[in-house]
Amino acid sequence: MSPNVIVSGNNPNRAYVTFLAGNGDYVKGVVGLAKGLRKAKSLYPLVVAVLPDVPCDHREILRFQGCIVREIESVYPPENQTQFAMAYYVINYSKLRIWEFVEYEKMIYLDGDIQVMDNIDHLFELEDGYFYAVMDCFCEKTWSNSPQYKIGYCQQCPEKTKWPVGMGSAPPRYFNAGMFVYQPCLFTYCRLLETLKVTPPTSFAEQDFLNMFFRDIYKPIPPTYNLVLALLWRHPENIDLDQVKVVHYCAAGSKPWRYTGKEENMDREDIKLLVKKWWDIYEDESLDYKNNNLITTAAIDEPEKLGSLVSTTLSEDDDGVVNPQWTAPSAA
Ligand SMILES: O=c1ccn([C@@H]2O[C@H](COP(=O)(O)OP(=O)(O)O)[C@@H](O)[C@H]2O)c(=O)[nH]1
Ligand SMILES: OC[C@H]1O[C@H](O[C@@H]2[C@@H](O)[C@H](O)[C@@H](O)[C@H](O)[C@@H]2O)[C@H](O)[C@@H](O)[C@H]1O
Ligand SMILES: [Mn+2]
Repeated sequence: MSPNVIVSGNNPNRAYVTFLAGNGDYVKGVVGLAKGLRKAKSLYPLVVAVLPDVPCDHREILRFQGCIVREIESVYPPENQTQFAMAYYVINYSKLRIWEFVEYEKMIYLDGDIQVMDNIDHLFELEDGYFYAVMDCFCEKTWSNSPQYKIGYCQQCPEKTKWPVGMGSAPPRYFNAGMFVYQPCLFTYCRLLETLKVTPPTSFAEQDFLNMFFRDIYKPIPPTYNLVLALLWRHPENIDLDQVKVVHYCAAGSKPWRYTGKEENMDREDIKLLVKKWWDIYEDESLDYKNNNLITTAAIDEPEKLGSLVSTTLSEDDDGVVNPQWTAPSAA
């Protein structure tokens, strides 16, 4: 496919969105994310979809960090069937509410345990009509009940252990639902909720559901846009840490605000460095909203002065992975 070059500036109809539930420490993750987006000079705000159980003081902390707080109602999978989903994941079905944020044309969803290390605004330029996300890895114990894990097959290295002929065709590509580019839409939102009513929950809850629902319009993007940490030890050949733009602290024991270093793989130098990077951003007071809102206002008034014009080249490789390249504006 020939590359397609797009130049864009500020657009008020776009935003990042994350999800927050409960009164625990995930609010720290969201604060870290808000500051990381600011450090990366993202032009778009961070909307936080909060469940009713998020306390007022946590909402205040988020507003203080420049986030747009939006309350959403919980979504539960059909009754009597929740025993099939890991209880921990059930709350994640509420993520589906973000399809109702139709004042935005396009959004990038990021889990609260994600950090951006680099600007990813160019992902908003991806062609409309598709669902973009990074392929997951099936090699961790969390996947031990899946046929993939049992035969040692992973879509990250489909040539290493091939899908056995006797087992039919290989399963469709499966994304990690901690990061995705999507378009809010009330029609899709209603279809999502209607379909959920007749869909028995499975182990990865809303992630399985979204994979099933968007199967036909899913387009993979490179793992630099959602480094699921296990890729570092499961598929190091697929990762160039210097190129990574988005880190997802989703391996057991890796949440930076709970990090002890004691769990499996958590004593690795690359993990220690990534956890330190998260903390450096979280603790950097110069990234607090109050120290930055002048810049934000200027960016809205005169985006070109801040070099906010991005030029994005979109191309698709032979495996159908879309690889957007961001080019910094020229000094001229
Ligand atoms: O108690 C919780 C659990 C989860 N989450 C939100 O749900 C997302 C998905 O959960 P998590 O990231 O822990 O799952 P993992 O990616 O580790 O599987 C988090 O990033 C948060 O945005 C939350 O706010 N509070
Ligand atoms: O509700 C399901 C969750 O599933 C996801 O994580 C999984 C996963 O993708 C596996 O591959 C890993 O092995 C596992 O540890 C990890 O928790 C998303 O990160 C999260 O946002 C959420 O959707
Ligand atoms: Mn996560």
